[in-house]
Amino acid sequence: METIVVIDNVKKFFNVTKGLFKKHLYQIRAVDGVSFEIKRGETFGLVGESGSGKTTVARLVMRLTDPTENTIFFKGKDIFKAKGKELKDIRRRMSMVFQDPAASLNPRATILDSIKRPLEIYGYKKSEIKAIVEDTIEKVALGKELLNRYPHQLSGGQQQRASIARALVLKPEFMVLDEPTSALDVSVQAQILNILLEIQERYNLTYLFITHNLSVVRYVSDRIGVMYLGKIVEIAQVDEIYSSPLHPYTAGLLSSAPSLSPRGRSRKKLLLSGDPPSLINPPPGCRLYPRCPYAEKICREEIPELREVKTDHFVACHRAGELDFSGIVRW
Ligand SMILES: Nc1ncnc2c1ncn2[C@@H]1O[C@H](COP(=O)(O)OP(=O)(O)OP(=O)(O)O)[C@@H](O)[C@H]1O
Repeated sequence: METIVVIDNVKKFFNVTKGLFKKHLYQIRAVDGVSFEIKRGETFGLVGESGSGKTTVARLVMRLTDPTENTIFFKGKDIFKAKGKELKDIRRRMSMVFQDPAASLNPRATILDSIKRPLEIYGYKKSEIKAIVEDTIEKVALGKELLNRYPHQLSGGQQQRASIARALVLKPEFMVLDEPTSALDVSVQAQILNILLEIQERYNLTYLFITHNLSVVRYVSDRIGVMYLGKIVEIAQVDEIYSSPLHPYTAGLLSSAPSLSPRGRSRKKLLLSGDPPSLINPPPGCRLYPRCPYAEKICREEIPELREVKTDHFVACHRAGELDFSGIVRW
């Protein structure tokens, strides 16, 4: 399968400054050497706790912010070097759906105006715009009668369908979905996820799906990357991650999530002690070291590289392969 996105050791640090003269206070290492690839037609789920750097990765992939070091390729092209026509072409092939649909739709524009705006920017004719909009709202199950309303007149689910329609009108190849269902009622979440899966199949879309919700990411993803404090600690196929996690952080995350099955509830839990350390002065060596019950001397001293421990299963842990998490809660 063709690789469509390559994230190559990307780093993004934020400098926090103070006062008129912008005195440098400290640096936040929000994304600290993240690498992964996304193949055409797949859904790559990026999961991690709040503050692990997921949204910053999404913004980098969409070129909404520049990296501090290294780069990202879209269909072989360096997105941060692209200019003019090449950049415009890349931009129309990618789109993003945000967590909060109300904030991402213009409150002063009707739903129709918001959905057709990208088509106007790209110079489509009026007659073409009408046909594309009609076709797109049908795909996302958004009633025609809603087109002349304003965002505040729609429910959260309707607003998110409008945002998806807007993200879809230019027929992108790749979409970044940043917590697209987290702001919605549980009853509406499944509808939105199913719409996303339907349009993915119809248009052979590739997704980067970002969430902290372990059930959602399992439902939609083909492969999953687990982020912890600005780094990816584990990447594998979805079933592999849930049945045989190899990183203590992933095992802890799965174990701490509430389980619906009695079998899951009765299992042993893996508890990571304490809170995540700060991104300002991350610990040397493995970032999980201060919380990890399996840590050894090497974990304190050397940063573990992401390495292929089993076929297509990558783990950044010095002890990966030695540790067995088969007794812990899984769903
Ligand atoms: N513009 C910014 N300036 C300073 N720090 C920032 C900026 N954007 C993000 N950060 C910091 O970078 C870290 C990673 O943030 P990010 O939003 O990427 O995490 P996240 O995993 O998406 O979390 P959440 O789910 O809460 O959005 C956080 O510590 C955050 O405070």
